[in-house]
Amino acid sequence: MRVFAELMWFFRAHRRRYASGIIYLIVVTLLSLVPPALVGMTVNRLVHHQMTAGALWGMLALILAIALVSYGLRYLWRVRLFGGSILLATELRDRLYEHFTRLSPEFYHHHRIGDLMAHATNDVLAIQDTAGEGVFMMVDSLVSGITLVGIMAIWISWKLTLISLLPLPIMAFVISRYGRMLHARFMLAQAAFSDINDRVQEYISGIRVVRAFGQEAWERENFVALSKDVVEKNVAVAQIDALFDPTISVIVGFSYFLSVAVGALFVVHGSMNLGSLTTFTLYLGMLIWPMMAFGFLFNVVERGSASHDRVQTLLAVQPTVVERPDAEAEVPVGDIRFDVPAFYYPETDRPALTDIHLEIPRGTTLGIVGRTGSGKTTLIRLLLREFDLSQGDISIGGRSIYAYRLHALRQALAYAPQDDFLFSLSIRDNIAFQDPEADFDRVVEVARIADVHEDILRFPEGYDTIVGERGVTLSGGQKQRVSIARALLADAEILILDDTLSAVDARTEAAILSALKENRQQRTTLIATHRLSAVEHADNIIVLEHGRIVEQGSHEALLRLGGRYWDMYQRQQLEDLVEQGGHVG
Ligand SMILES: Nc1ncnc2c1ncn2[C@@H]1O[C@H](COP(=O)(O)OP(=O)(O)OP(=O)(O)O)[C@@H](O)[C@H]1O
Repeated sequence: MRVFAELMWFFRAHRRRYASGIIYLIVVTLLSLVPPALVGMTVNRLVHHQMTAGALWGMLALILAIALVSYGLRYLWRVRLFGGSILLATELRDRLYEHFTRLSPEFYHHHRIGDLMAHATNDVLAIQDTAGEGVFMMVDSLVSGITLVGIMAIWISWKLTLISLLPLPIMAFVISRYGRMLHARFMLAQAAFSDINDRVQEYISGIRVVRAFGQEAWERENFVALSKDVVEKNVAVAQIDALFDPTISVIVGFSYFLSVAVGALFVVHGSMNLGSLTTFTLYLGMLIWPMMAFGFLFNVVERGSASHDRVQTLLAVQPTVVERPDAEAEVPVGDIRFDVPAFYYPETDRPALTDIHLEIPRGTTLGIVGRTGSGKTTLIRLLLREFDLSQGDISIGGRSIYAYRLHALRQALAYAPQDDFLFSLSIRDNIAFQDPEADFDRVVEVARIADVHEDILRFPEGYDTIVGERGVTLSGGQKQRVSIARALLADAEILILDDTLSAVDARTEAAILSALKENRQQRTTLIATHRLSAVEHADNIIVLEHGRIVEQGSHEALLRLGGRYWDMYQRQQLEDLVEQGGHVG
């Protein structure tokens, strides 16, 4: 029942809803106790020949009135309590989603998407059940149970009541054992559901790779194995589930037997009249439900508490990138400065960057080149605050990036990453992602700069063509250019292109770069690339090797230096020549 205490924040926030729902439920429960008493009185009057037609009609009218009132109140408590549980599920889902948006990329390295989806669906539903069905069963079983036992003991016979309750401790013991077993098994079943969810998500995302490597059969086998595991773990839950009903029935039946047998003896010996025994057995019949409900309650609560534990564990994960309490809301502007003695990714012992001391004056273009794995993306990720430094600082306009609110910092930055993601929306909405209200003319303008306008017009519905999973598939180069257009729409102080031109041909690359130069005067641009042609016109170029700046200068200066940059340049010239069918030597 700990889970109820843990959900108290929600019950408190919605106390009026829950208080009224519980009051209606209590009134219904109490009203349901009246008809058996009336039936008992009728039996006694019949036995003593005191029953009149008027009294009988009166009795029937009273029972009808109780039924009508109960009908209305039953509807009301359901709306209140079950409606409340839906609100809780919505709130938990929102919290999870909000939390997911704040967590660092590192978190997503360690958690699988399918698992996170399972938390937001199955676990939230189990908690919803606890706040709806669970609260109902607890209130109903406690109120009707205690009142029934009270009435039976005080008004009818405390001896008979005690006898009928003799089997109850056995039930309490058995049910709490089942509850513990259920908790453990339900945890395993939910984990298996997470696994299969994850597999399906990954399989569908990677379907092209799976097919290309002819691994469909292997994948299917894998899936069947996981599916079997889910079935087995859920059957294990169902086995315990299935024990609840029969156990309760046997114990309740035993209690029935005891009270009818002993009650009949009382009647024979004259210590109880027949009407009272009738009422008693009717009440006892009514006591079956609270006893059962108590069993179900354990079942629902155990699932809810297992799921609540899983969701809480997730919500307790702290984002590694946090905002300072005194952070500024103003959007940073100005020169960028890197002073990074060393940067280590979490859980690694080799620095990804070392001795990065770099000034990027406002309005200039910086080229970042280097072999794969040399640290180009890492440099950008530090500026974006995907990871925070433990030594050194990065500043914009003379003030540390850590002194700005995260939102403000990211407003200053427009980022087109290496492997960009397009949403299943129209091309227009994808480009206007940061500002859905943007003018169409502006969308077209940035698409022209990114040299993708003509391509878009060739699609069946132009800018309204849906892309992504449910629409047209764009080529790698088209995707990259749409993502550049998206980054440009923000018109941010700093534009970052991280190998975003790798899939476009040399002519298109040159067209985009020259349009960018014209469009982004007075604003800073960072271009990380493998292809030197993309940075030829940059004001400054840094060459990274194993996370260090090994050369720095303009294209011409670096060529004159005759070092790594010169090497890379020669190699690429050669490659281009071969690609164009030229002859070497
Ligand atoms: N999240 C991470 N955790 C640990 N190490 C990482 C992480 N991300 C990158 N690295 C390591 O940091 C180094 C630099 O990676 P980075 O992605 O910055 O290189 P890059 O120059 O951008 O490469 P590419 O040109 O292939 O994109 C690599 O050795 C990489 O394995």
